[in-house]
Amino acid sequence: MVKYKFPDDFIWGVATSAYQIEGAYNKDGKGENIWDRFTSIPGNIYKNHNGNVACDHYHLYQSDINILKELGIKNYRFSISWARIFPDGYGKVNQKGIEYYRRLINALLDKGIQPAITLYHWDLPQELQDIGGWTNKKVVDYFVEYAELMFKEFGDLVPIWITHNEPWVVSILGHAWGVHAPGIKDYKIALKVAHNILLSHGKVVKLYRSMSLKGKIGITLNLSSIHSATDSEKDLLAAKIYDGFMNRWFLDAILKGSYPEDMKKLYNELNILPQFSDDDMKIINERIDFLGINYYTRSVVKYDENAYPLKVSMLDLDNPKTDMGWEIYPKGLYELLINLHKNYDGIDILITENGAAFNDIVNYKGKVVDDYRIDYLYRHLLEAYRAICDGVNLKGYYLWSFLDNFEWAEGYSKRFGIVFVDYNTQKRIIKDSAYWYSDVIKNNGITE
Ligand SMILES: OC[C@@H]1[C@@H](O)[C@H](O)[C@@H](O)c2[nH]c(CCc3ccccc3)c[n+]21
Repeated sequence: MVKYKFPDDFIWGVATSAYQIEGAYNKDGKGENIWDRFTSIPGNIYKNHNGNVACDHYHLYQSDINILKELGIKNYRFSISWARIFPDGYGKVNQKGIEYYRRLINALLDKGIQPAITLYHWDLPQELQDIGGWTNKKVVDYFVEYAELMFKEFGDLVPIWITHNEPWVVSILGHAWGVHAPGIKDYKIALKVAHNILLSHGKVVKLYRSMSLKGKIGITLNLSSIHSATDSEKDLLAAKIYDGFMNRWFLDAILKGSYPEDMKKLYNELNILPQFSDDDMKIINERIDFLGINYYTRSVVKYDENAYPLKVSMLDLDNPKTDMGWEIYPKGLYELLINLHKNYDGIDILITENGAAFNDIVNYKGKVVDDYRIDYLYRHLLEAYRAICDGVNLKGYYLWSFLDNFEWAEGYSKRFGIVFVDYNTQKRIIKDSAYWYSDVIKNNGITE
């Protein structure tokens, strides 16, 4: 008996990204990208792991799609590697790159699986980084050129398009904290990068509209429910600032056409506010069909005099955590969904990522009994269900991730997949969580 039944047309899917699973980093004309470069520099990545081979999905995509079919998964979110299409980032087109993605898309459609394509999941062509990357307005135009070719090639086959994956992570982890490619540590640069990424998003949405394509287009943001450590005035302000820093800066620009006043004032005082025009904000505010959200955990923050630049630091609570050290806090997903529904006019939402890394082992029977992951997924789906019951226009859920894969700075040490990957043999082992998720999809809901 299905206890928590989801709406009839609810989208159940899984998600991956190009650099994390494809491998073939220098095959068939692909150009170098900033993660090829970043991972080649010793010290950047756990045990200097890289995506040169990853899950070799570039060659194994057909057997991987057969697993999706076997599990009854009908929606698959993946990203296109820009440098496979434009090895230099613009100009010369690599036909072999286009042919790969056409084979991949047709193989999915042949199995009745709907593709959802992310145009940018962090892997900027290195040639573009060499001219300043996202700090350079020319890169904004090159992104539009890349998107236009993808819409021309695949626009009639692909029903869901996501311009960018997590501009906050690209901006902050890549350009303020320096722990992601290209490894820059400058808040002023980071906020300029965020602005240009948002500009490129708006221009691509406008382009998509002009091509009278039949699908839906949106953007994916990593969002978190922000809680203050105490009810003190300082901690409450710290929570408001961190909410502005991670969530409202992007949500307000995209959905309201202006950056939040409190954060503009703060960034101006800190001399890190980027330059922008009213025209820029109109472009960024181009109407989207859905908001993609990646939810993993909440953030509990406090005022911290010594924390540059926001005077906010995160608490490390002694609560259950995943292998990433992220607190397991399902209620944060409900809170986030309700807040988005209330504050952003009930916009349609897709959960484009939710999942957990745990230290999976293959047992003596060759199985992966990942009850922790099933528990994490169950609890978060229950909160998603509650949000739908309370009126949130939640249209779908893409589980992160289909396969264990290259987890950025953590390399292959963190396993998010519902399918285990033995990187020595490239063997796939379907984890118990995949069979559990297969049942959820079959029942369109949760049974217990
Ligand atoms: O860390 C798990 C996944 C990544 O593998 C995806 O590529 C990325 O879209 C994604 N975003 C988040 C939440 C934001 C975040 C990203 C990286 C590091 C810390 C937090 C978690 N994840």
